[in-house]
Amino acid sequence: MAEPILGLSGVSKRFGALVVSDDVSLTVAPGELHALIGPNGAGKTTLIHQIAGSLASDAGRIGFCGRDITALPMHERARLGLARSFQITSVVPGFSALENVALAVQARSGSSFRFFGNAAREAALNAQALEALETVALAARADVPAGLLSHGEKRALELAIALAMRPKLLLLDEPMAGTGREESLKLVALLASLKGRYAILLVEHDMHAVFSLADRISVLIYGRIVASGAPDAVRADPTVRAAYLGEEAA
Ligand SMILES: Nc1ncnc2c1ncn2[C@@H]1O[C@H](COP(=O)(O)OP(=O)(O)OP(=O)(O)O)[C@@H](O)[C@H]1O
Repeated sequence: MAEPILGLSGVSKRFGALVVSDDVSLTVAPGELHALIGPNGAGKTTLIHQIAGSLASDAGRIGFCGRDITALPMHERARLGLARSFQITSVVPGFSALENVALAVQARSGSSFRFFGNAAREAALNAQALEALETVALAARADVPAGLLSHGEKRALELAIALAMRPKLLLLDEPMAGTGREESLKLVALLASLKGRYAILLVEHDMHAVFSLADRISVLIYGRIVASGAPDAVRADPTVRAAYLGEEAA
């Protein structure tokens, strides 16, 4: 396998006596969509926090694009190309979809447009923002205030904001949460369209989405990875069937 984009080895986290991440090791390869599943309270969101850097780990090592990022703060990890979407992104409801993404492009570009005049700078920012909106099939809604978008469209907008950061790895924490059947199917199609172009670590409860999208699935139970592999292998794993998926889902 190619050198992984993300590599966790022996990563742990405890809250008091509660061990929430227990010696977790996993990798995400370039272009891979790796899903992390597990029952409520298994520690998935905590692990995403540890990877993004919003929560320090008690033990273990996190490598990203060949660097040891274990001790780096969140903003430095973001600058290196680690983008977290959902549950944190602040969309400004009164700004249009395009303006929201343009803000993210501006944050990423820093002063790189400083030699442009105001109008040219705005045009360049908007062009890149529109490209991100096109990627998530939201270009036709570019001028709509974000607050007026449907729930699924807001999720797509959050994804466009993350993509505008030109990430090397996308951390997606329950993108389907709260979406209806039709919207979640659209989001699955959208994530499928990003497959191979971005490395993605996806935490998701929607098993239809997970099993149709993932190249590999890791199963977390009580903070430990109990199975990891291709969807068919994970589906057939007796530990996973007994402890998590149940006969019906399996
Ligand atoms: N800051 C904290 N302090 C103490 N305990 C915490 C803290 N954050 C999470 N926990 C506990 O850690 C465990 C794992 O929580 P976490 O939210 O990571 O699980 P999860 O797998 O993401 O769950 P869900 O699927 O329901 O979102 C839970 O028992 C939770 O109560």
